[in-house]
This record gives sequence, C-alpha cells and structure tokens, in this order.
Amino acid sequence: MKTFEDLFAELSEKAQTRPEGSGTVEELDRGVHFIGKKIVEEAAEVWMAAEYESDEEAAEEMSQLLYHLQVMMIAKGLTVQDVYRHL
Ligand SMILES: N=c1c2ncn([C@@H]3O[C@H](COP(=O)(O)OP(=O)(O)OP(=O)(O)O)[C@@H](O)[C@H]3O)c2ncn1[C@@H]1O[C@H](COP(=O)(O)O)[C@@H](O)[C@H]1O
Repeated sequence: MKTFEDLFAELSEKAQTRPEGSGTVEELDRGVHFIGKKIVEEAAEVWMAAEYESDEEAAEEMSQLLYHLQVMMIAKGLTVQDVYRHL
C-alpha cells in the first residue's frame, strides 16, 4: 500500500529517470492537455462509481484520479507542499 507522498516520490523519480515502459513517462510526454482530459475522465468515473458501483470500485476510481492529479502536479512542476498549503 502506498501513501500519497510515497506515490508522488515514485512518480517524480520516474519523471527523472524515464524508465522504459512507464505509463507516467508516456503521460507526461503527452502534456498538460492530455493529462487534463484524463483527470476529467477519471473524475467522471469516480462520480459514476460512487453512484452506481461498489465502494471498492469507487475507491479504485478515486485512486486513479489521484494518480492522474499527481501526474499533472509533476507536469506543472508542483510539489505536494504547493498543493497542501491550499487545503
Ligand atoms: N496508481 C497508478 C495508476 N492509476 C491509473 N493508472 C493508469 O491509468 C490507467 C487507468 O485509467 P484509464 O481510465 O485510462 O484506464 P481504464 O482501463 O479505462 O480504467 P477504468 O476505465 O476502469 O478507470 C491505467 O491503465 C494506468 O495506465 C495508473 N498507473 C500507475 N499507477 C501507479 O504509478 C506507479 C508508476 O507507474 P508507471 O509509470 O506506469 O511505472 C505504479 O507503480 C502505480 O503505483
């Protein structure tokens, strides 16, 4: 199990080292517009899962939304502190 911070550290490392086969690297290379579309898509999937699917499926969709949000953070050069200061 990974925390939000664990995942952000992992994705940041992937962005630096660019390992073969990383979906994160692929998504970062596709840029902010593509990442934004994934966030919108996953947010809708969270909503639908919360209304019509199991709690487990909703939790999984939420995890995917958090993932794509973190990819956007990295694409924009933002840290977790940059986001936390607004919570
Ligand atoms: N948490 C995630 C994660 N969540 C979502 N995704 C990606 O986003 C896709 C899921 O969202 P999509 O809707 O595009 O795909 P889908 O099959 O339609 O899924 P749903 O429609 O059912 O939501 C997956 O196929 C992954 O490519 C993730 N990819 C990676 N991670 C984490 O990020 C780490 C680094 O990943 P890589 O960069 O690929 O090594 C991994 O170790 C994981 O912990």
